[in-house]
Parts: sequence; C-alpha cells; structure tokens
Amino acid sequence: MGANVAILGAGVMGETLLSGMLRGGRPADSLLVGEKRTERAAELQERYGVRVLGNSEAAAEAETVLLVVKPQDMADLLAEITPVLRPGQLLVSLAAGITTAWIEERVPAGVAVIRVMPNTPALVDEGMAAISAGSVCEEAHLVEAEAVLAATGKVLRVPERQQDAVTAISGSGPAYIFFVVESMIEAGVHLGLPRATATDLVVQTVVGSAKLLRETGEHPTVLRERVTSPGGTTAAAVRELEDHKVRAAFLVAMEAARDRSRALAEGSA
Ligand SMILES: NC(=O)C1=CN([C@@H]2O[C@H](COP(=O)(O)OP(=O)(O)OC[C@H]3O[C@@H](n4cnc5c(N)ncnc54)[C@H](OP(=O)(O)O)[C@@H]3O)[C@@H](O)[C@H]2O)C=CC1
Ligand SMILES: O=C(O)[C@@H]1CCC=N1
Repeated sequence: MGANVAILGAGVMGETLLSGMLRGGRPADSLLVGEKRTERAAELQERYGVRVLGNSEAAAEAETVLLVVKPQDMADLLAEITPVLRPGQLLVSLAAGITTAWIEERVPAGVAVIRVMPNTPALVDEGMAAISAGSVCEEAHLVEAEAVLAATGKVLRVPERQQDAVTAISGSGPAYIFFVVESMIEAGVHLGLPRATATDLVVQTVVGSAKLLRETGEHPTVLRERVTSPGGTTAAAVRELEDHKVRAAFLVAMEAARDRSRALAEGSA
C-alpha cells in the first residue's frame, strides 16, 4: 500500500471505493480522482480531501488506475489515457461486461489488467468483490487489487469466464434484495401496519436472516425449514410463492442479467 491509486469515474461505485479506501486507512494524499465537471471535482475535494485532476494527469501519476465509468464510456476513457499508460502499471476495471482482453487490446503492451465485479454494500464495508486477472497480470497486481477492495468487504478470485454470472448474482444482487424488501414493506402496509413499523420489521428481518446465514453456515433450506411450522403461517406463504413461480422468476431474471453483461462489452466496441 502507499503507491498512488487513481479513480477514474467518481459516480456511485467510484465514490464508494474512494470512501472505503479512506476508511481502510489509505492516506488521502495517495488517492487521485479523474473528474471533468468542476462542481463535482470541488465537492469530492472538499468531502474527502483528495486531489482531483484530469483523467490523463491522474493516470500518469498513479501506479494503480481504477476504471469506474459505465461500460459505454470505457472506450473513450481508454483512448484518452492510453498515451500516458506504461508497462507494469495496473488497470483495474469495475465495469460490467468489459473483458480484460477487450481492455488489453486498447492499452500499451505490458499494462496489467484486472476485472472486478463489486457491489454497493461496499459503502458499509460489507461489499462482495470478485476479481479476475488479465493475461499479463502478476501476483503482486492481484494482491494490490485485493488490498484496494478488501477495504470495503470480501474479495474472491474467480476465473474470468465466471464474471458475467457473478455480475448477475452479487453485482446486481443488492437490487434484488431491495426489491424483496420493498415488496414486503408494501405487503405489510396492505395488511394494515404503519409504514414505519413495516419498514423496521422488514429491515431487521433481512439483517438478522443474513447474519444467521453467515454465522451458522447452515444451508438456506435448513434455515427456512426451521421457520416453517407444520400447517403454519410460513407454509401457507411459501406455497403461494411457489404457485406464483417466484423461484423460476429469479432464475430467468439472473439469466437476463448475465446476458446483458455479455452484451455490454459488444455494445462498447
Ligand atoms: N452501481 C453498482 O451497483 C455497480 C456498478 N458497477 C460498475 O461500475 C461502473 C460505474 O457504475 P456507477 O457508479 O453505477 O455509474 P455512475 O453513472 O454513477 O458513475 C459513472 C461515473 O463516470 C463518470 N464518467 C463518465 N465518463 C467519464 C470520463 N471519460 N472520465 C471520467 N469520468 C467519467 C460519470 O460522470 P458524469 O455523470 O459527469 O457523466 C459518472 O460520475 C459501471 O461500469 C458499472 O458496470 C459494478 C458493480 C456494481
Ligand atoms: O446494473 C449494472 O449494470 C451495474 C453492474 C452490476 C450492478 N450494477
């Protein structure tokens, strides 16, 4: 740790990583942000005490460059910074769908590339990031990427061919959980609970259930069976979920996310 890290694209995910690295103890003066909009640059500078530069200036100064723009903006960003990149430097892309090979084709030979799929719980240090090495990546590069991401949660190495599936499961995953939470709160209101009460009940139930899964290591089926008393309320509800094909809907939804991830690289070409 210590070498400069540049974050190019300080939107939702870029700012999440920035704040996480600071909480994790990286000195603010080792972090650079590439941002064109002066208003946003001033806001980031004031909030985090980091230096905000142009993309090329930030990429030239850093050892590790995090690419956190939308997949559709990646080609333009790489075209802008390629002239200042050098062999041995590390590019870490967090963009859905974009492969390391696609990036390697657009940057000078010898630049190391790592593909990462993070998720937004990183904002509260409970992120899940999966990382995959490109063709010229060394162990030291992977260790550096892991150090950057470990500041905001768990990090797993996966073969790159799994990244579109990872994107569908953990990258987009928080949105599915929030969708379930929204649905349960609305159901609580429908059943006559005040909205604030329904929200408290659902949020704590989700947090508690997640902790139970992680801390017991039990299979979710076992934990669900423990809630399901014979002839009781849970059995009645789960039967409705099965009748409405919720399990099948999750399967096709995540296939759609995986397919969209695959298509994003093509759309960025
Ligand atoms: N949000 C999420 O949960 C996750 C996102 N990702 C990935 O992270 C990436 C960013 O997503 P997200 O943060 O949600 O999107 P945002 O739109 O919030 O952030 C993208 C940022 O990039 C900026 N930007 C665009 N072009 C450039 C450029 N040439 N140079 C510098 N900055 C630029 C945008 O600025 P402006 O607004 O001014 O255009 C914006 O601030 C995507 O590739 C996405 O696939 C991965 C996992 C999870
Ligand atoms: O929706 C998206 O495309 C990004 C990638 C994973 C989560 N958000």
